[in-house]
Amino acid sequence: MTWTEHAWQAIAPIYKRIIEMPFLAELSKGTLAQERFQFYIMQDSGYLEHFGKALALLGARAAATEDALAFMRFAENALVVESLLHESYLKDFGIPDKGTLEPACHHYVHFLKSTAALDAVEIGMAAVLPCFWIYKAVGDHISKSPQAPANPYQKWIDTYGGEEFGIAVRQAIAICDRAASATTEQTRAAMTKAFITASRLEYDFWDGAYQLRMWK
Ligand SMILES: Cc1ncc(CN)c(N)n1
Repeated sequence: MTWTEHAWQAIAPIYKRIIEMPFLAELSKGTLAQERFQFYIMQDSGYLEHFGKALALLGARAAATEDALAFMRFAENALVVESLLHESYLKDFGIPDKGTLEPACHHYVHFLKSTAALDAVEIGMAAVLPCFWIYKAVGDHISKSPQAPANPYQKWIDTYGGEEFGIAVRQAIAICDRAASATTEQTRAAMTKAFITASRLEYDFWDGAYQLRMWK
């Protein structure tokens, strides 16, 4: 079994809870309250900025040039392509600005940045993998569900269920598997732990948006 197969098995219960979340079930049907999507997009715009920087840092720390280039492309994609898409959502949904990072987003980006900066590079790569893989799995899951007519969230569904995103996801999976097979048992265990933590934080991010959770 590859490391990524093992890691996905480890998060199977978390992933099951993710696809059952009301945020995603309602987004899929197009019935999600606009206020909740607005909150999510504002937070996600802030998230992408930090996520992009964590990816760039991992690119700089990667040992193989090929992996460094892949992470730099991932960073550019998060900071330019995904961010532009979010800019368009901000406009479409009448959101004036990104606002501040609320607790779920704040926790997630700081986990990613500190792991990317301070832990072994393989662990940092494992920490960012759910950001790719879970979004792809969720996008595919929703794309295969019965399509709601004129779903206001269709653009979001198409982005993450799309083939272009799928290519990046497969690359990120392959890099992590290569890194895992070249490292020690101890680092592999830490990679799995980081992968699980990031998956929990993905859950929390959608939950925080559904609950409109803000600093007290
Ligand atoms: C919180 C979060 N995680 C992952 C992704 C997909 N890059 C995202 N846009 N937002």
